[in-house]
Amino acid sequence: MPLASAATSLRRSLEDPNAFIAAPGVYDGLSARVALEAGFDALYMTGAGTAASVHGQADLGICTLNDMRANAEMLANLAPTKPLIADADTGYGGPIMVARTTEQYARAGVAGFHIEDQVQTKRCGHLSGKLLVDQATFTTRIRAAVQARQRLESDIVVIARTDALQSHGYAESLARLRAARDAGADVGFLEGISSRDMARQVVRDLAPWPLILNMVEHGATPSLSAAEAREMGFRLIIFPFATLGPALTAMREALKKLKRDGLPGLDSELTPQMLFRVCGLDDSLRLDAEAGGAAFEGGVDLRR
Ligand SMILES: C[C@](O)(C(=O)O)[C@H](CC(=O)O)C(=O)O
Repeated sequence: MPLASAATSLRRSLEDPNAFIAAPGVYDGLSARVALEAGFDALYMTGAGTAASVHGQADLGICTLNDMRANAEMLANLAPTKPLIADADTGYGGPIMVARTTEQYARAGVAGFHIEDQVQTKRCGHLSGKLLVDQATFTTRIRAAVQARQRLESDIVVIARTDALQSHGYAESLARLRAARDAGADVGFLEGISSRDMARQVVRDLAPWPLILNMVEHGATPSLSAAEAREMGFRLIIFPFATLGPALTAMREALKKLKRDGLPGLDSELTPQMLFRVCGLDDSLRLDAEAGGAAFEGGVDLRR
């Protein structure tokens, strides 16, 4: 049962006070493959990256549950034993929709997901002008997710995110997180932590409840490494733009070169075979042969 085990192993890690999870943000199959190749044991599906890559749009609540579930399902199943933590934005509606989100994410193989207290017309947590639902509505969202999880007897981890810091301050954020914890959320997420002192404080104020740190560089939060976050007492850290950022920079550079020289001028090791190997080429060929297929008997490498 590999699909169940990613959620179970994430839940077990949270029960072990010495375990710490660092998950790079991924947004499509290739970025996830590269993150797995680099040896990460968990992945984070960024909603901002999903909006950017699936729709070419900004993180403004444009992705629907279907968009997010489809991307999450593909990502979670590339390496079904490695936990995928996925953005679930606001849960995409009232309690009924939050329950559907939870069920669909659990069945898709997602190990954990976060639900926040922004209004449906949400925006990235590191933009100004965020509008929030009231605390009771937020708690209802969390309760709907927890109850759906319990009905399914799933280990999927429910992460409660508050965006209240920007407009309502620290005390209100803490109250919202406490209410979410009391409603059964497994992990707390204070979005847009604005100082190192606050990062330490929130861990202390909510201990021993596990907290996740959202490390958006050049956003509202000072740059903290995985080691620093761990030392501060966070149990998980995500880096939403760890692959999207470098991909953007590299694509811009390569396309500038193509425009100038009329050729992308890729590194010589970037053959089609090499690119496909990152995406499981050898496993696919093995699978075909083991089933008795003959289509790839001669391999796919050109003899030069
Ligand atoms: C974590 C996040 O929800 C995401 O979509 O990756 C975003 C990241 C971002 O857009 O800066 C968020 O923090 O709201």
